[in-house]
Amino acid sequence: MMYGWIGLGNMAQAIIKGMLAAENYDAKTILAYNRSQEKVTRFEKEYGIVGCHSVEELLDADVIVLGVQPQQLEAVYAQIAGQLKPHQIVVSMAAGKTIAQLQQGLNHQLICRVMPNINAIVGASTTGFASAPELTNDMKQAVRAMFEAVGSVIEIPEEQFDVFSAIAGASPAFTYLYIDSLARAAVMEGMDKGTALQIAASAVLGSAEMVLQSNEHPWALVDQVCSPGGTTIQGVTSLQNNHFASTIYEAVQAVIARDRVLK
Ligand SMILES: NC(=O)C1=CN([C@@H]2O[C@H](COP(=O)(O)OP(=O)(O)OC[C@H]3O[C@@H](n4cnc5c(N)ncnc54)[C@H](OP(=O)(O)O)[C@@H]3O)[C@@H](O)[C@H]2O)C=CC1
Ligand SMILES: O=C(O)[C@@H]1CCC=N1
Repeated sequence: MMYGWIGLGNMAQAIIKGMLAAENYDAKTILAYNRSQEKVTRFEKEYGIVGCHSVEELLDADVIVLGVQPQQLEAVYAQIAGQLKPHQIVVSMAAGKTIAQLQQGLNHQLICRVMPNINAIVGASTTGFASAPELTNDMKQAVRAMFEAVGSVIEIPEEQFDVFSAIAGASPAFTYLYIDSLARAAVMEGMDKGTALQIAASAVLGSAEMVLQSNEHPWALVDQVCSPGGTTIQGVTSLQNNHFASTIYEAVQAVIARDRVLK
């Protein structure tokens, strides 16, 4: 199977790197084109993939992945619409853009929509997946496998893509901020930043494992940490008084609102 990439940005790089690290993919089956040619040359050198100097050079690929920004999709439609063969699968990572819009823009039926996240760089993306009903199970599996190379894949109804995009696509940025805030608070108390970041990130990783593995409600876990008359309850109460939960709800709503604008 041949895989063509249009747009070699942060996400494309993470996923191509992951595909190659998984050792299920031969670099010579990955064809890559980018608007600015420096990236094509860099990808050729770093990953041994096949660089393309025009989009036409990858139009025979079985799977074509669009790694451009949502606002850049119209230009890609103009470049490839009308040149796709009926059996080719087109995968879009673009926030907001629906399968129906992609089908219309490309005049093509076999469309998948994915929402990975930047943790793909370390093989830990949580990727949302939806596909047009015309795709066979084998076609869906071929696309899922690319993203399974960089983490887990969850098939979700397309109507939930905006919510998924907020709590899985964008939320790594929120979590990085949370980790950094913990670390900075430790710096205020005299700990060095590097040590504080290691500690905070490791505690967040362990807490995520607890939520995933314990089968307990997060609030039950909170109660297990809060000793009676102890220290943690003071911090939890401070967070509640400072609208921690509603601040997160508003951030998620803001992402969803922008996703809907990008449609
Ligand atoms: N970043 C993230 O965490 C996530 C991003 N996404 C989605 O993934 C997509 C890519 O995001 P990201 O990698 O961050 O974006 P980047 O801006 O890093 O990459 C976009 C790339 O597309 C190239 N490009 C633009 N127009 C064209 C064109 N017409 N033909 C060929 N190449 C083109 C750009 O080239 P040039 O070098 O010339 O600018 C650039 O390299 C977006 O749609 C985003 O919504 C999804 C989940 C997470
Ligand atoms: O900020 C964005 O639009 C993209 C989509 C999800 C994460 N990054």
